[in-house]
Amino acid sequence: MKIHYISEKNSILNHFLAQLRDVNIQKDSMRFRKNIERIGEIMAYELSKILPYKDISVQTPLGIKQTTCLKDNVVLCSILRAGLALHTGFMNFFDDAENGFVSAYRKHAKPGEIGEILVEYQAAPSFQDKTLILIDPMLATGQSLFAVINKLIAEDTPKEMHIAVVIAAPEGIAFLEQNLPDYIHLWVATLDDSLNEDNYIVPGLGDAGDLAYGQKL
Ligand SMILES: O=P(O)(O)OC[C@H]1O[C@H](OP(=O)(O)OP(=O)(O)O)[C@H](O)[C@@H]1O
Ligand SMILES: O=c1cc[nH]c(=O)[nH]1
Ligand SMILES: [Mg+2]
Repeated sequence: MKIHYISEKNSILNHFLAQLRDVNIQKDSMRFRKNIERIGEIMAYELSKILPYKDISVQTPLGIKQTTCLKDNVVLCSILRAGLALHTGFMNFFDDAENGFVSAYRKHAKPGEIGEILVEYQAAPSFQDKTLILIDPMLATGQSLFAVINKLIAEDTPKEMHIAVVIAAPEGIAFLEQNLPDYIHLWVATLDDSLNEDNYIVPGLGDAGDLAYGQKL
C-alpha cells in the first residue's frame, strides 16, 4: 500500500483539522460537516495530482488550446454515515464521478471488542477498470474499510483504488498495510497517536458520525 500524508506541510488544511477536533467548535454541527467537506475538497485536489490524464484540444472563442483532462472514469464510494460529508467535498471536485454508498457497522460489539463488521447495504455502480476512491473520515482499527473493500473487490476490479481518510490511527494503517494489496493508495489527512480501549482514535475527534448527524440509538 502506498501511503500519502497530506498535512505534513502547514496549510489551511491544518486550520480545518484543528476546528474539527475542538470540543467547543464541534457543538456547531453545520461547521463540523462543512469542515469535513472542505477537507474532502483539499484531499480530492491532492489525490488528483497522481491520477492519469489524457491530451485534449479545447476550442475557445479565440483559438484552440492543447491541454489535458482526467483519463479514467472515477467512482466515489463512501461508507455510511460519517463518509457523507467527506463524499460531498470529493464530489465538488470530481463532479462528474459516479457515486456509491455502502454501510458498515459493528454487530454485538461490547466495549473493548471489535465485533463482527456487517456490510449489508450497498448502492454502487460498476467500477470495473475505473478509478475507485473509497471515502471514510475515520480509520481506527481498519476493520470497516477492510470489510467493505473485500466485498467490493469480490465483485469488480478497479483500475486504481484510493482510500481517503481524514484521521488515521497507526493501528489501522498497520492493519490495512498487512492485509490489502500493494497497488492501493491510502490518503491520510492527519495521523494520530493510538486507539483507546473502545477503539476510538486518540486524540482524534470523537464519533464523526454522531458529530455530523446526531447521536443514534
Ligand atoms: O476503523 P474502524 O475501527 O472500523 O472504525 C472506523 C469506522 O467507524 C466510523 O463509523 P461508525 O461505525 O462510527 O458509524 P457512523 O458513521 O454511522 O457513526 C468511521 O466512519 C468508520 O467507518
Ligand atoms: O475515533 C473514532 C473511531 C471510529 N469512529 C469514529 O467516529 N471515531
Ligand atoms: Mg460513528
